Amino acid sequence: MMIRLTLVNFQIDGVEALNNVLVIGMTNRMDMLDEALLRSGRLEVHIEIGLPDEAGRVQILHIHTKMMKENSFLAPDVNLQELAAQTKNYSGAELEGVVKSATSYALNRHLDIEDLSKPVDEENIKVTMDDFLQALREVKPAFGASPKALQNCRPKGFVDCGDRQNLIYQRIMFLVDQVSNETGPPVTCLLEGPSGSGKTALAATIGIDSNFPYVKIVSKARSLISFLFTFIKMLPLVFVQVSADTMAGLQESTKAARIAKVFEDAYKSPLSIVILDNIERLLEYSEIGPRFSNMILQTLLIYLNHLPKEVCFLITQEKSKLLVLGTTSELTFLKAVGLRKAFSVTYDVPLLRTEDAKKVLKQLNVFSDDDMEEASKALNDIPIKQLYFLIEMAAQRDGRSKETIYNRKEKLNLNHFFDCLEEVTEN
Ligand SMILES: Nc1ncnc2c1ncn2[C@@H]1O[C@H](COP(=O)(O)OP(=O)(O)OP(=O)(O)O)[C@@H](O)[C@H]1O
Repeated sequence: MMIRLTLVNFQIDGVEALNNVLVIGMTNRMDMLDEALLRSGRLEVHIEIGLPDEAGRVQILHIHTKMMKENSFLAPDVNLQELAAQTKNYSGAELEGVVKSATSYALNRHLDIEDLSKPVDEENIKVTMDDFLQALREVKPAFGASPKALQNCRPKGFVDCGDRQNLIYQRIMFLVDQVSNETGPPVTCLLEGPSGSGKTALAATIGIDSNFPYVKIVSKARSLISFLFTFIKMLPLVFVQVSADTMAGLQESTKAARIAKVFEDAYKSPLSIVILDNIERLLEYSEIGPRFSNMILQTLLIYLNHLPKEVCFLITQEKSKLLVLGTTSELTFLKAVGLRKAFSVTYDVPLLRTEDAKKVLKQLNVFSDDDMEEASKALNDIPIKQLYFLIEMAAQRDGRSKETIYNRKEKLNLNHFFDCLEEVTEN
């Protein structure tokens, strides 16, 4: 590595200067290059090539469909402008992939599955808009949004948990608007509350309802490890969730580096949301000791408080808008280590009161009306997670699958529900 670098430097610097030679280097990982290679006199001009914007995507689609159009393979209903609008965060290569995939859909229509040797009627092959739409379902952008991942944070959908949670939701949506409409330092918001009160589900819902074109969730617990710390350069809008589950088993320094990378990438994008899920777990907090990772704490403090120089530049250039949503069940700890202050605003995600529980049970429709009244009277200050657990436990007692209950095909037996409640509260 050293020898190669020296050689490159030698070639660029040379014993004698070579005039009229332009050296262009390309890399996906600028962060891994030796600074010596990047200093003035060597590869000194740095240009970041981001993902194409909508106009760029139209041009790229035009290039890749030009031949098809000239040879009358492109159906008249194909609207490249509309396709460009639907392909946010697609790279040029991915757009090419979409065109190829659409072509194969069109070809498949003309193939005789029974007799593959039968010649294809090439003259009549037309790649239609429908083929492109199917291709979009197949070819996903590497930096693309993953609404599915967000949905996995609330697999049974999102239920209205009452006025207090609705108010928090509305206030965070105002922050989303603020981030989208105004430039400035990152907007940071902490969701605190008891475990299972629905903080992550709320953050995920914000992501879905914000209708961000780029949504990325990182969470091993939700089988999304594959999305781990993607590089998010120059995206129109980014949504990243950083959770302790995604980093289970990693070294402290690796975790810190990954958190830093997520922030650096997010800052480079014009609009992004980073979710720091379960901050105390990210910090490896343990009450015994107490212990936590100071390295990860310092990393978070740096990226929430003191922005690196290049980040400040991006913000002043109006190129970076970031919303950070943190979630924690350990506010006292966060206060003690000074992390709470790094967030501009903190909202307390409450437990379900009787009236909230009634609202949730009504939406889930798992009881008959009378039973629902009775059941909700017995519930107060309960985490929504526990309410779901009780419903599923009672369903099991009834000898029914939770699906039949959630699908509203059958109702829960109130007595079994009360038995389960008693057992759970006894513990
Ligand atoms: N409003 C909601 N609608 C539907 N499901 C919800 C809602 N809120 C929470 N849940 C469900 O309850 C469970 C716990 O929610 P969540 O993980 O968001 O809680 P949390 O407060 O982040 O918990 P922890 O602090 O332990 O991580 C999840 O399975 C989630 O799907």
